[in-house]
Amino acid sequence: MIVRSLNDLQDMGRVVSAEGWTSQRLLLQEDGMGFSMHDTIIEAGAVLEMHYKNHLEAVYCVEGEGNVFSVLTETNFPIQAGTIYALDQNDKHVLTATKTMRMICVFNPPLVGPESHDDEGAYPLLTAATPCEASV
Ligand SMILES: CC(=O)NCC[C@H](N)C(=O)O
Repeated sequence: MIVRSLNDLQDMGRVVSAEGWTSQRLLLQEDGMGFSMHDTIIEAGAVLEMHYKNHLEAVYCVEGEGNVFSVLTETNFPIQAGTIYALDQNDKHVLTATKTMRMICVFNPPLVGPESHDDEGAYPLLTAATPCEASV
């Protein structure tokens, strides 16, 4: 069984930030669950253009308010505590936080750890180096 809390993550190198967001990565690939799970803060006023081409992501809002815009269908969806959105088509989207949002994010395949957005708003598909690969 794995038991950990947000307080453990900084020392583990599992807190990743960029402009407008901080991702606290509770579960990663090395934990062996088949998904990663993050407690992510989106700052009020943030407008994030994202396109997770290599991952499926589900995002459950537990605090705050904002909206998510589907670029493909040109549709806006209001997001508040209790709302989930699932990017089941690797949907290109824009997330806007009108009040600071706290989101529980789940990625399949799981993130390895340091991933941050590239210039297309995607995360690279990383694989953790095995001890054998790491020593080559
Ligand atoms: C909601 C969202 O996708 N925010 C960007 C950060 C990302 N989800 C993460 O936690 O790595």
